[in-house]
Amino acid sequence: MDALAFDSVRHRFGQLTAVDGVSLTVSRGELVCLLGPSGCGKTTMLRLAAGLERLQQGRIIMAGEVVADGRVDLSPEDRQVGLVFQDFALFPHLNVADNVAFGLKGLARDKRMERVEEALRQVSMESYRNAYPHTLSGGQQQRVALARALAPKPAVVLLDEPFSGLDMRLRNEVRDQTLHILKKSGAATLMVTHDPEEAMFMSDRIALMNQGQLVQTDKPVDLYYSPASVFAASFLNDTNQLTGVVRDGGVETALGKLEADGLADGETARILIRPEAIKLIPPGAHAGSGRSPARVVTSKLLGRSSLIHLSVINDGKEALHLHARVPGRFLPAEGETFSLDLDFHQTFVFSDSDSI
Ligand SMILES: Nc1ncnc2c1ncn2[C@@H]1O[C@H](COP(=O)(O)OP(=O)(O)OP(=O)(O)O)[C@@H](O)[C@H]1O
Repeated sequence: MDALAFDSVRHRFGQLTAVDGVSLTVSRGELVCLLGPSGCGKTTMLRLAAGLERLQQGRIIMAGEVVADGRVDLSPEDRQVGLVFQDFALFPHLNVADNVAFGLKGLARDKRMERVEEALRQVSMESYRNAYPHTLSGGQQQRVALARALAPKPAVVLLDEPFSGLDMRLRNEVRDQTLHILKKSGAATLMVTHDPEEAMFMSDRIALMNQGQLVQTDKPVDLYYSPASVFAASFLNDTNQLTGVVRDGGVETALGKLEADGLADGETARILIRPEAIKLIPPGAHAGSGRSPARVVTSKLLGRSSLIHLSVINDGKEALHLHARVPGRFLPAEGETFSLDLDFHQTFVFSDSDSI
């Protein structure tokens, strides 16, 4: 059974449709990220699930129970949800244990203390039970917020950009801990993020949103390698973008002819090539490929990879500027030439009319 289900949910703020007919499920133990650009409706989805926003249209179901539809609208306390906000929202006048105990009001004192200890153990914060939030680091505050969300053993955990208040180094560490804690808890998790890498790090599935609509819901690997649209391909990572006209089922580019399945002859194609799809072949190693050579404009080490700016030469003229990404340190000098090969698993051809 799905722990959380949105069924044809629509939500407007005045004239603006913030959520436009979204259906999405999250199963027990599954972590789904709502990913998308600023203003696409992610937080509204989360607030609707939490009961912080009154549902206007559609249905929300949790563990088989309708929590919101045209008739029912359970309050946040009556839904089995744990919430973690961007700013953690800890009570500054309560110590760690009392913050975690906050959502456990219905329980007897002994049981409540037991749950608090259990939740603090889950996030490895038991030795901080008497500390006040302002004495904790950002990462520790985040763990307390997570313990507070998990203490009532909710069926569903909702997180809204939970790492965005942390600096980058700490963010990576806290993300990792949070992932393992959530997976161990067995709760269904829906997390909002606008960061594709974070979504790929955390998710079992990613629900990609744009302009209030769910545009693709898939495992990270499928979303990355089989994006269904220009938007999906370009939101997940950088791309080189070119256009061409379809002829005989293919489109001729400075990098050779690419297949254009499903596109009609004469149609304009949008071609998206991930920088890591471009392979640089040294002169002589790929004799007779017939591909246009490319000249190195500049190379930059980015840490885990190198980015090479290339100018593709066609008919003796510099025709196209491309970025290639190569793992590790690879820094060819300006003016060196290579011929280019493409990894077709990371090269996507769409109709130009497909932009959402
Ligand atoms: N209470 C509100 N009143 C009016 N408009 C709102 C309200 N809340 C959100 N909106 C608008 O609804 C749209 C969706 O907002 P939402 O916060 O859900 O997007 P988001 O994807 O979470 O964006 P962000 O990442 O910037 O928070 C936006 O255009 C936003 O300005």
